Amino acid sequence: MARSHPIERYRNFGIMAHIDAGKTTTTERILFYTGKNHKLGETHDGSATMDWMTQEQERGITITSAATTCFWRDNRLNIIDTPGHVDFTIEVERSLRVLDGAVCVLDGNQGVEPQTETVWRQADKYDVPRVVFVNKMDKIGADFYRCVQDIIDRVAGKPVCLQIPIGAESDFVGVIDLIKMKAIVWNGEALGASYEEKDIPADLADKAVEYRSKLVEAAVEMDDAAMEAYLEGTEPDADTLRRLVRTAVQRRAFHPVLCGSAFKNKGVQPLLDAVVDFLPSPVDRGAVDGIDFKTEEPTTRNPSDADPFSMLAFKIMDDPFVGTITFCRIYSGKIETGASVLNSTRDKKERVGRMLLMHANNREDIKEAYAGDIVALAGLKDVRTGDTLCDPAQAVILERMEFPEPVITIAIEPKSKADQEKLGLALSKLANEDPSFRVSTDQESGQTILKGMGELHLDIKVDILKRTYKVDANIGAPQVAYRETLTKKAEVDYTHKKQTGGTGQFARVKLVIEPNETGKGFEFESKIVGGAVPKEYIPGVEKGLNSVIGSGVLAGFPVVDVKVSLIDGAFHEVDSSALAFEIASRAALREGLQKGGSVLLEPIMKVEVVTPEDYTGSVIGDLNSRRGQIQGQDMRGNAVVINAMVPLANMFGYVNQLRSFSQGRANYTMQFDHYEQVPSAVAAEVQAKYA
Ligand SMILES: Nc1nc2c(ncn2[C@@H]2O[C@H](COP(=O)(O)OP(=O)(O)OP(=O)(O)O)[C@@H](O)[C@H]2O)c(=O)[nH]1
Repeated sequence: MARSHPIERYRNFGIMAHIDAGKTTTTERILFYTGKNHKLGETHDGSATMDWMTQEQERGITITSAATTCFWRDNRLNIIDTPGHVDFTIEVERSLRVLDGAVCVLDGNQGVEPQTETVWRQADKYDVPRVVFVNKMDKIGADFYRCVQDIIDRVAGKPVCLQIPIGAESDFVGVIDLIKMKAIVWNGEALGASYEEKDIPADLADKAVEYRSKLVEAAVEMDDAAMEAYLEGTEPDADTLRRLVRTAVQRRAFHPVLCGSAFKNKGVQPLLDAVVDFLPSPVDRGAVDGIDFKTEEPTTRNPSDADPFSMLAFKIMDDPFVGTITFCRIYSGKIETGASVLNSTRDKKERVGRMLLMHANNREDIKEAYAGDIVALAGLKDVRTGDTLCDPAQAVILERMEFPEPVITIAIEPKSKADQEKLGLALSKLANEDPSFRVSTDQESGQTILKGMGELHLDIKVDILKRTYKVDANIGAPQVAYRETLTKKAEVDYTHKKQTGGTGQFARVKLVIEPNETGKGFEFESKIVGGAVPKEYIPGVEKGLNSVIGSGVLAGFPVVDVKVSLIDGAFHEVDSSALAFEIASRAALREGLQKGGSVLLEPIMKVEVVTPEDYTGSVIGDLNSRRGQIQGQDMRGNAVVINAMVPLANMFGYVNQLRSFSQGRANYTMQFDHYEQVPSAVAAEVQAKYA
């Protein structure tokens, strides 16, 4: 079987918005209008679709799929859900990575809100081509032109209007299409209302001409021939104009602006036209970079069925019908059910069992899929977010996986046995979805410890545990994942002896303990020759050492980058045992760590603050007071970007403080950079707190 649409007719896009701007409503309307225009092999008339929408609305759930496939003007659209939380988790980056373009929804009344700034700047950072939809034009106080000006003032965007509104608030009836120079007026506000093309109302004629010329002048910049013709007095025709706007979007030269009211069913069809006309196809976005699995050399995959098969897993979800499903974007080649593929990230074979295409109100089992497709796979064995699946014969890794160290921990204690069980299941799912999130058990207290990349990261996980998995639990305060290490070499000769009455215990070990290369962790070597410590006792030695490595001598934090050599020892024919050697080694290493000048290490975060210029001084002053070191300062658009290295211990509660002194307009991201020795004054405090 062949593909249903050429890849040039694919649009993989996301809808980005701040909370409450109308992302959900806009998505629902898009699915309604696209569903209405396309029969998916089964017939459902308008009313059936409407029923489905009412039901969904009553239940209060809407679009739950990570990617939904729909069709418009014989184009295949995949709407990729972009996470509501704009934070620094891996999932956000992955979902931005798999989309080729975005619709940025603004609230026509609120304009560019602080949260929109965040969303916008993130799209800038990932170079996402986008169009803007000014929603809620029916709302009291809606002001299209102020929103357009906001894009310039607040995020230094380059808005170019493709439409202007006809009427505002309750009188909002439609838009003027500045490419066609026609009025588009909807017949009422019911779901599915049709629209008519009319002449531009007389009172808006001048305004339409004014904005049309702004559009044309911006567009002809994209093409020398068009510019020349324009200078000679020939305006581009509608098709040329669309082509020029398309180029502008792909080059991020400007941001086309449309408007409407998703809620009142106005403006949705032209928005869909804009997605098709202006957002890039996979071909426009070009080849993806990867690493050849065998040679480890950089390579690429073209968005073509002819290239070797490759796809990236970007979201893992629980599905009530088929269990765990993995959403993947196919970058190159094609795949059939039953095929064997390689998970090149983990070097594991997988079989493609069931493949699904998620539509708005049904799911379709499919047998094959092609470059550009977004598919949901059921029944994979061990695939995690960010893994590459590919043709085993021509294997590629699409993304180098480098996970930042989890630098923050919290203890979680389920309230009942039932909660304990729910927690176990939920945690294994969350860890699969997000490889930067880890779970462990504290050896001493038996508590479950969650580890993540930052406070917000763990906050979100706890929220999911409580809301989605209904786990009732006590949550500890977040703690910094300190470490301990050694500063100099030490030698210890330790004898463990208990030989009074009954079976005795005897073991003597001589250890050399020295700093290891940074990042090498803990290494143990037995240099015993001639049986001073018999072989069968060596595992006992290792066990003893490991228990100390897990919980150091200063404040009980893991010990890193230490090398221990067993150079000599002694045993007793009757009284020695693995246990005796374990006890001796534990005591010996503890002594050695003291002698070797153990120090505390703390995670240092690379912090990027993006702020309007007015707050630069406050941001820098505050970072300094947090033991931060400012690395540099730059402009991005009209915002100032400040880079700093700050100890994680001093970043707690930062988000609130930053919001409060910037009226919510500054935001930040941070990620782990390295571990550094804690200054001695601070170390004393930490020890007092934890030891
Ligand atoms: N007046 C008006 N209200 C709208 C419009 N679109 C959405 N709303 C309302 O605005 C509120 C938020 O809309 P949603 O679609 O849930 O917004 P969202 O961006 O998905 O919100 P979150 O899911 O919280 O991020 C709802 O009460 C909608 O009914 C619109 O075009 N006009």
